[in-house]
Amino acid sequence: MASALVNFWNSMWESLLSSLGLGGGKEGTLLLLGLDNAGKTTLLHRLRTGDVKHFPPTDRPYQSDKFSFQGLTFQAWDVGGHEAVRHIWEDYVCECSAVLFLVDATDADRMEEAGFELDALVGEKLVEDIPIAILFNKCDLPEAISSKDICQRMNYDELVENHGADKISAFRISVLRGEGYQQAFRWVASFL
Ligand SMILES: Nc1nc2c(ncn2[C@@H]2O[C@H](COP(=O)(O)OP(=O)(O)OP(=O)(O)O)[C@@H](O)[C@H]2O)c(=O)[nH]1
Ligand SMILES: [Mg+2]
Repeated sequence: MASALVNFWNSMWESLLSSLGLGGGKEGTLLLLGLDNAGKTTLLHRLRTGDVKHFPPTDRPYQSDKFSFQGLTFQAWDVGGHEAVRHIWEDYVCECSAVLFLVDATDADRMEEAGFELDALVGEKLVEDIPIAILFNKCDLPEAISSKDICQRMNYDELVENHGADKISAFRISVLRGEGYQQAFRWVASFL
């Protein structure tokens, strides 16, 4: 009797998730990109464990185990964002289902650089059919700047033009507070 009830609730949950475009056994591989200090490793750890902790800068590619988030199953690559390792980003794009490109929303001075690096990747056509969710992170901090301002600094309109408006979208998030990336995952899920 108890297991029938559990099965009933599980199937209700699954249908709710799939009505939202989530769940249904969908799987994907994520590639976390962005400049150093954007919050990639912190996000991946939060997605896998629900916790936030401090990490040293990522100096070699890391592939996570499979983990579930919002009824979806993912594996993720975190390859590091320091200038010295950015040249390897393109080696990791072909196998991924979506790119999560993190931007530090408080680091106005480096947004142009972030936009440049993403545009270089888009220009290579390696990510042609891959959805790119740009995550403006650290929006918990008062110095986080407006999305309009970030978009201007990153030259977002050109990214949209080059990659296609249907395959690129931006979200304001705070990994620290656990806010905003849920919408990004809903959007990514619609491509899986
Ligand atoms: N305030 C705030 N700080 C954050 C947030 N997310 C990450 N951080 C901090 O930003 C710093 C860099 O985070 P990491 O996850 O190591 O950044 P990364 O993108 O992996 O950096 P690299 O490995 O060098 O490419 C750390 O001090 C984090 O605690 C957030 O949402 N809010
Ligand atoms: Mg890192």
